[in-house]
Amino acid sequence: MIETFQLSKVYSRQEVLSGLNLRCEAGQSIALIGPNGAGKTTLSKIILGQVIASSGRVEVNGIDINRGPDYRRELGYMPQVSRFPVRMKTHQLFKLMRRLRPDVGEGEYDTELYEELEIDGMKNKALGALSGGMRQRVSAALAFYFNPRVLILDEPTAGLDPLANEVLKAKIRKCVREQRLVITTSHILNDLEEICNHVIYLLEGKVHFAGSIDELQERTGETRLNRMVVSLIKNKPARAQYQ
Ligand SMILES: Nc1ncnc2c1ncn2[C@@H]1O[C@H](COP(=O)(O)OP(=O)(O)OP(=O)(O)O)[C@@H](O)[C@H]1O
Repeated sequence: MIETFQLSKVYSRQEVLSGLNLRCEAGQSIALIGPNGAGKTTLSKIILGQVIASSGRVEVNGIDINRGPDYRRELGYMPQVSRFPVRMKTHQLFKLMRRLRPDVGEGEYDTELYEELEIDGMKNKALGALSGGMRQRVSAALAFYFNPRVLILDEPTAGLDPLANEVLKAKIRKCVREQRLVITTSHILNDLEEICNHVIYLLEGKVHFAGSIDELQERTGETRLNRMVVSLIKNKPARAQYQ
């Protein structure tokens, strides 16, 4: 569904991603993890078309993303930090987004998170007046609103209160049961453990491990994701599945 071929990114001589070969399939919920600066957000932004790769390519459903922006309709994105127009009211943002997506009919919106995260209760608030957690909730509801087949979530649970956190995780698990692809970046391994069945561990711009949680469990002999990751860091680089 998403495949990268020798994908590299250089920022002013610093190689941030180095020849990544990855394959992400429908039905996988992938924890994209690694230390600060490992290149996780850069990889997500290249897939989203927000950052241009220095070399290599990305295919979504077998089509090179450089062939046009249409593939982005398949993608829902929740950024690490949402930048909304500060004066716009919450309901106006959803109205604007609906206008920008005339390809999605009125009955096709996924309003589950909109309802469960109680966005209606803040519909008349200016986006600039929302608290950090409220902004995260709006961002989550928007990412799922147009029923995308692929979700790319960057630190989605950071700042959410416990109830909103559970609502979002339940929604992610449901999407995976529906055979969508979910890629989540987070440092909160306890949350990832509840929603993910695969792991991509990036280290210094390279794939240090890519495979299922079961494979990682087998390789490390650990049962908890945080222990598995510690074991990955401490031990010699494991041979990545896709390199
Ligand atoms: N626009 C940019 N210009 C120059 N360097 C950049 C730019 N964006 C990211 N970088 C650098 O690329 C490297 C990878 O950054 P990236 O944000 O992808 O890491 P990350 O794995 O998402 O980190 P974190 O866990 O801290 O969010 C870092 O060294 C960062 O400073």
